[in-house]
Amino acid sequence: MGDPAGISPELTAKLLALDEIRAAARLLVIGDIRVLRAGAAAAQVEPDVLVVASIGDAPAEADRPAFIDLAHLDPATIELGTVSERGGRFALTNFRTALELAAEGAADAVVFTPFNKAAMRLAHPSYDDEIGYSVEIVGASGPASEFNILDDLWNARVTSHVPLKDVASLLSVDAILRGITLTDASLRAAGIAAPRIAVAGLNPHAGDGGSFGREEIEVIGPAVEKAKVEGFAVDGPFPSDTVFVRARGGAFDAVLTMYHDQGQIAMKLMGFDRGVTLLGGFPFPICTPAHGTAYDIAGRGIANVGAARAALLLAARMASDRLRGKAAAAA
Ligand SMILES: NC(=O)C1=CN([C@@H]2O[C@H](COP(=O)(O)OP(=O)(O)OC[C@H]3O[C@@H](n4cnc5c(N)ncnc54)[C@H](O)[C@@H]3O)[C@@H](O)[C@H]2O)C=CC1
Ligand SMILES: NCC(=O)COP(=O)(O)O
Repeated sequence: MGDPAGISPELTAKLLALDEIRAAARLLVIGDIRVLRAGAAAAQVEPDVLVVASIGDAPAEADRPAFIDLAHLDPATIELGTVSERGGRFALTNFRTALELAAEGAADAVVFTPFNKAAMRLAHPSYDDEIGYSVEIVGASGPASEFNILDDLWNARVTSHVPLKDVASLLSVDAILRGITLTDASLRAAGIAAPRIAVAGLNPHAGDGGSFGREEIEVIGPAVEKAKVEGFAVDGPFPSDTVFVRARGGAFDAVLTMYHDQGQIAMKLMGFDRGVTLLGGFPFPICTPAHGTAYDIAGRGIANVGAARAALLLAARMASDRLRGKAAAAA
């Protein structure tokens, strides 16, 4: 369960009430049962869960989701729509527990309903984002990054949660090559056999031959050429205001953008109610809806569950594929 002051409690309750979600995986939900009940009341659903105190008490085969009740937050102490250290601590504890369960093999994937980064930072001052925290808890053998996924189209980024004024200085041939490599590997892990990747420019019209900036000529273009030599099916840099039009038409499986909103605006306009964020580069999938905590509508029961549904289904599919792959390799 994510941030208790936003729409996470009602989204968790709505998800657990969906037959399709209960059938997709053996669900272990981590939170406080009182917070789930408050979310269920707001959403006007009645999720049927088996409440247990720890994973050891969850039966291996169960006809309903197990709810691991950490009993660590009374929802009456939370003001909806307000950032708090208490709310951040609740979400952080749930997330850390889920990551640790997955790291020790007791879970195959992690899904979280939205976190509020300001609340997370109050609870854990070194918290920048979910990627940094997951690396802190689980470690990662190579680069880790966020992907936004809408149906069959992926968006990866070279820079993510950084100030816009820093983006140009953070771009390098190596950073872009790392982004291409991780995008290719993550798409393959998700079952796309031969990923086609488009790389966006940074500047208007991809610099227009150097008229509006030289990053395309000096950094992005050379990185794309190097990636081609290494065997990746990659092209660009393309003007970022039209690359998603081509990608939406099926020309590419993924677009690598230079910064967060360059991709997110396009992806969210195309399908706000289905967008998923995947944290790639970890030994197991970590998924969340692409939208956030929506403090402005918290507790009203009107939050759309579509993106949370898509996040859980993607995590379940990726975990199943991975388990099947492991079984096949062992046979
Ligand atoms: N999955 C996650 O953990 C994510 C967390 N965040 C965090 O969420 C916080 C708030 O971020 P914002 O930029 O304000 O974006 P936001 O997505 O929370 O809200 C933007 C607008 O979209 C609406 N909205 C969002 N989700 C909705 C849903 N399911 N149904 C109907 N309307 C919905 C909101 O009401 C608001 O008007 C920040 O701390 C951010 O870091 C942002 C994106 C993803
Ligand atoms: N909590 C995940 C998250 O913030 C992802 O949001 P975004 O950076 O993909 O917008």
